[in-house]
Amino acid sequence: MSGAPAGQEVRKGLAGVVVDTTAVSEVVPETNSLTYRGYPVQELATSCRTEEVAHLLWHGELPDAAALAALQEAERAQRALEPAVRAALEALPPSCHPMDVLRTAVSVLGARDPRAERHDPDAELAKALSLFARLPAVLAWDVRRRRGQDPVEPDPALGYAENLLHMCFGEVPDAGSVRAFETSLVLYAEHSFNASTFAARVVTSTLADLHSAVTAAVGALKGPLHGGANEAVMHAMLEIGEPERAGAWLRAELAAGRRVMGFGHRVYRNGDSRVPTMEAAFREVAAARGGQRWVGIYEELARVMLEEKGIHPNLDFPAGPTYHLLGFDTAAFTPLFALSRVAGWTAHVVEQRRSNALIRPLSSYVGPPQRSVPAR
Ligand SMILES: CC(=O)SCCNC(=O)CCNC(=O)[C@H](O)C(C)(C)COP(=O)(O)OP(=O)(O)OC[C@H]1O[C@@H](n2cnc3c(N)ncnc32)[C@H](O)[C@@H]1OP(=O)(O)O
Ligand SMILES: O=C([O-])CC(=O)C(=O)O
Repeated sequence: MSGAPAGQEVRKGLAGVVVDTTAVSEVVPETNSLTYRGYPVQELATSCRTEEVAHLLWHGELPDAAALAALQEAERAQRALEPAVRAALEALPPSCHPMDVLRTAVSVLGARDPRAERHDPDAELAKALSLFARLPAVLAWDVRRRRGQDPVEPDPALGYAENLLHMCFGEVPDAGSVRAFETSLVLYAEHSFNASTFAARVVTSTLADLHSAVTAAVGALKGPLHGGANEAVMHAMLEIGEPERAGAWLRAELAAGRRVMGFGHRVYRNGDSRVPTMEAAFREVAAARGGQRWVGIYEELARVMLEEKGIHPNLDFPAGPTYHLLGFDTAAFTPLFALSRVAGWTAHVVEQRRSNALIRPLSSYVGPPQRSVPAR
């Protein structure tokens, strides 16, 4: 037996299907709102650090001073790249995608974690914090390896976002740049049952371990219809080069039947709730760093896409050029998304585990009817 009863509707891509409840975040397309545990993401993005938002997603509440201090102490103590993990990553060819490096690192960290098979909430949250703390050093090591630079040790005096920038670039940029970067991390942290989170929940639903769930989530995020779009946006902008070329480029893409990365969304139809906040951060970074060319391309693409297709940008559209202006190589953009989304993914792993049901939908069989194997 393989399938749904005859005549039952197939919902391709599970579009419009409600598969479970969640208390982690809510997306309301009608009012264009996104809340994490009840708090509007715009407010979190302007007033919270990445660590505070991670605590909120994991524990349901923003941390008080003591809880934040405890989280920061634990996070800062686990930042260093362990030699055994580094050795495993060094075996990967430098030509592989940085998301492959991240995916491998999560897998290796899981294989080495003595709590890997402990599934109680305390152990799950400790593993979540451990991944959140350790993955920035993985990305920074890879960013610098590709540039032929030596790794930079983490600095325990710095917050999560500042330390990530410090490990990638060897210095912490100006406060405006750090704030814009932190805004992107907060906006990227969580988004209900998106494809990568759903992948993590599917793996968790089989009672597999948290690292396996996050490894699957990293794989799902890599694709350009999901997190890979922030990288693809920058490839397009670099190809376009000048604002005057943007309109013609976009019309040619549409005429060729190609999707324009950074536009459209499965849930939002009238624009992504996170775009205005990220766009403001992008404009500030562009003004401070001489990036008006990218703003011009951004505005022209958004204008023509709305005119031609009535489709709005998603978060990846302003995040891509912001990361470029901050100095990141394009291939590092999706890993940055992943580092932040680790908090959301793992909050969902804990939630799935607390009230589990194996996720196993039906299919409608359309292959050949039953037949006998011919004599051989
Ligand atoms: C943070 C994130 O992960 S946000 C998503 C990032 N992904 C991207 O930016 C990739 C580009 N966007 C897309 O491919 C889509 O908008 C998706 C995958 C995000 C959502 O797609 P779906 O909900 O499945 O919408 P669907 O694919 O049915 O599109 C509806 C229509 O809009 C069109 N459309 C949607 N997005 C785009 C786009 N970016 N460029 C061109 N056309 C588009 C489709 O071609 C389709 O047109 P049709 O009805 O004439 O065939
Ligand atoms: O919700 C989605 O489908 C994709 C998305 O915006 C995200 O994961 O942030």
